Amino acid sequence: MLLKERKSTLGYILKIPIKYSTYSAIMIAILKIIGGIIPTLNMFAIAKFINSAITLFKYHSGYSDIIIAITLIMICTAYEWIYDYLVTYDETRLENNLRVSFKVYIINKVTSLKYSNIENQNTCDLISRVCKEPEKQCKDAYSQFFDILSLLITICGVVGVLAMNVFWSALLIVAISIPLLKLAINGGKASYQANRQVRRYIREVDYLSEVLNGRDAVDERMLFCYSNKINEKWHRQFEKTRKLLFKVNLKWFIKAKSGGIITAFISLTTILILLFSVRSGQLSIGLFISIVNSETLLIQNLSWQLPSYVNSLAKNKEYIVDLIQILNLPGKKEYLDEPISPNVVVNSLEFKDVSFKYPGTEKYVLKNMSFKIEKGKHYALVGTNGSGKTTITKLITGLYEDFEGEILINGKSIRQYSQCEIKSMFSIVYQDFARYFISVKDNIYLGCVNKYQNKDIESFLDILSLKDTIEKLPNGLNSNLGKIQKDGVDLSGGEWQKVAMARAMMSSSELRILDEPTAALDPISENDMYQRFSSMSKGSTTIFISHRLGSTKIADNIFVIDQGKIAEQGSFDELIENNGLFAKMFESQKSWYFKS
Ligand SMILES: Nc1ncnc2c1ncn2[C@@H]1O[C@H](COP(=O)(O)OP(=O)(O)OP(=O)(O)O)[C@@H](O)[C@H]1O
Repeated sequence: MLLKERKSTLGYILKIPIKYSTYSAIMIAILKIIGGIIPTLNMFAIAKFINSAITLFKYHSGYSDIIIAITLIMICTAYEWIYDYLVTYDETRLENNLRVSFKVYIINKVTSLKYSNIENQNTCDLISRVCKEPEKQCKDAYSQFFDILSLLITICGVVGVLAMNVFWSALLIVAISIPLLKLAINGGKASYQANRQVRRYIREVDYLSEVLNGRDAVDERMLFCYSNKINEKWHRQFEKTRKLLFKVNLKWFIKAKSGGIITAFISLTTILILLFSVRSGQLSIGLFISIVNSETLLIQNLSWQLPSYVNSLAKNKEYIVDLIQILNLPGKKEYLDEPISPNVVVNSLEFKDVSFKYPGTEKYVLKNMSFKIEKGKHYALVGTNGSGKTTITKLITGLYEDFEGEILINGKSIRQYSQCEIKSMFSIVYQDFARYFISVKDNIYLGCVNKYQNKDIESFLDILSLKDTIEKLPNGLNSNLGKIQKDGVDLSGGEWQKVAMARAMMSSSELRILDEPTAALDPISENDMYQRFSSMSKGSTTIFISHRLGSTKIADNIFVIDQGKIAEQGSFDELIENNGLFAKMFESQKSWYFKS
């Protein structure tokens, strides 16, 4: 159910609720439009009631006029009574319907954005703004639009009646309303912009709160006793945020209120002048009383309610502008799709003169890099921090497409494969792998979502020496991990890494990439783990990244990366014999492996 991308924000404000919750959206529109007509109808009914009551007492005329007037007043009052309930009911329905359909659409849209977009800071901010209760923001914008329409109908009705009796007064009120409206629109925009600016601070404030209260930093917090220092920083950021919002709101409040005072002054002068018309018999007492009531309503509407609605709508309109930006960002629906089955087997993978710099940066991370990987062999990528190893894995797995040169898979450009095909080729464990707070079993099974079968995971647990740990858990493989669930248990850093590796093993992809997932293990355990992993991966292709060079002995070929280039390549023995960069690096780590 794709929403066509349209330029007009107003179009979106109306279209989204009507598309996703037609009945309640139409009901809200009808209720509010009738709600706008009621005050004028009421004004006429009251005038008619007073005039017919005077005529009845003075001239003993018939009751028919007064009965019609009373019936009309009763209808108007009854409508006002039920109005709030009906509108609240339909608004709640609208919000719920938007939550189950439109919110899902937005989440899917965000999930299908290109990886390079998600990594970008500005897009991250945009996503965080747009994903904050989209159902509420869209419902509010729609509702406020009809609140304004309803109020305008009321104002037009009252101003129309005034114009029929005291034309110049109506003209004056309209003239003062225009700058008031403009003021409200500018106020709305300014407060949304302020909110936008503030969101960045809020994120920082939230992060600092997490450092102060969260579980992750608890050990260091106790040890370094930095709470006061962070608290001061948190307070400064919080104050900055509060002051900015207060300033914008105060400015708007003063302007709106001063505009309101002028309107009130004009309306009161009108009432005084109308007294002369009553005296000369030009205006009936009934109409005069009713106009006074309506002028009071008008003052309230024009001086406060209308600017306040317009202000809120302008804020929500800015939200819709953000929403349109997200909808216009490039994405692929297939990012959401599962890997194709059967998997595409990677017989060869080749980098040909590949150069790459991250979007929005100028420095090349990889420069004219060429290497070839063949099916069934084990490869290691080694190099100093920041030399470009993880970047290579991101290009291999199709996360970035804006590289120069060629990446060929089975002789065909990676750009010619669909995302579902690419996903089926690789399984990967990153150094900052995810920890899912679900059961151990589900954590592992996530590695093969397209074949969610009862694959025997016991053998993987054995290879990863995870069996004992799992057996000790209260519900074995079904134990919940993390602290979200009541019975959740936590694992050590190394145990989490093993679970992430088991997930990669579950995948039926034959090319496995391990980007330093073993950093929490000691060098000897890491070495053992890779030995077991490689024997279990016989016939499959593996690429692993490690700073512990002893572990690279299992690799058929080692690529030494330096400053975005392949500085050396060969087997462990060949590289040691060469006595180059690799040999020097290994020399400094040799003592770690005495035991082996
Ligand atoms: N998203 C990004 N945007 C901009 N620059 C990035 C991004 N990710 C990484 N870099 C930069 O690219 C360079 C290579 O990073 P990469 O993560 O590939 O190095 P690495 O060899 O894996 O490092 P390490 O051994 O520390 O994990 C670094 O200078 C890093 O700052």
